[in-house]
Amino acid sequence: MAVTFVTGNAKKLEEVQAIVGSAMALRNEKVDLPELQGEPEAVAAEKCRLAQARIDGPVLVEDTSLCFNALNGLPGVYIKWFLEKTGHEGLNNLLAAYEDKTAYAQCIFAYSSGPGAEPLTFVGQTHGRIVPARGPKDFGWDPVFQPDGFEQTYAELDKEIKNGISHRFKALQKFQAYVTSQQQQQQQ
Ligand SMILES: O=c1nc[nH]c2c1ncn2[C@H]1C[C@H](O)[C@@H](COP(=O)(O)OP(=O)(O)OP(=O)(O)O)O1
Ligand SMILES: [Mg+2]
Repeated sequence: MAVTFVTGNAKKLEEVQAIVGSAMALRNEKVDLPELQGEPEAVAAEKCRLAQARIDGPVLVEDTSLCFNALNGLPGVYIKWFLEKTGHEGLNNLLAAYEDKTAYAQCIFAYSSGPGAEPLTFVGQTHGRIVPARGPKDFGWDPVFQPDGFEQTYAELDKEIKNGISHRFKALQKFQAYVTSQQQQQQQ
């Protein structure tokens, strides 16, 4: 049965489709779901419950954080609003008072197999640091995040490279491994 991936973000959808390819039947529902405050896994799980209330059948949602180590993980799940209000330069300025510019990108997929099922979460992290914006500005904070081991920002990297090392890729690998194990159990 197809899994409905609920997101209001076209760029996320593009990446999820590129990473998953034909390995999994995904359909998309474009809804910008309300998001709670709190710890990232709880935010993703609640987003999943809200999506499940609208959709019959298995649902998948995803919540992305950008976490600055000097700020003990903030802006974290609030990155969308920080980015919107302060821009790329503001994100750099937030760290001006600190030597430590390291950060990690975190993606949490939350999956529910149907109405009433408790959401399961799958976490992926990619570590790097915050730099002045470089590269195309068509996807969120990609221009200010430079992953460890690369001289380019996420925005400057080829899509295939980003999709092979990203927080989203790592979380989806865990989710896909779970789906495969469930399918194998059903066949036995
Ligand atoms: O790989 C990424 N590279 C750069 N920026 C990114 C990435 N992934 C999410 N983003 C941005 C979008 C939003 O400003 C915030 C996450 O917020 P988040 O609530 O998860 O996304 P959203 O509201 O755009 O879509 P959704 O409808 O799935 O909630 O970081
Ligand atoms: Mg959102």
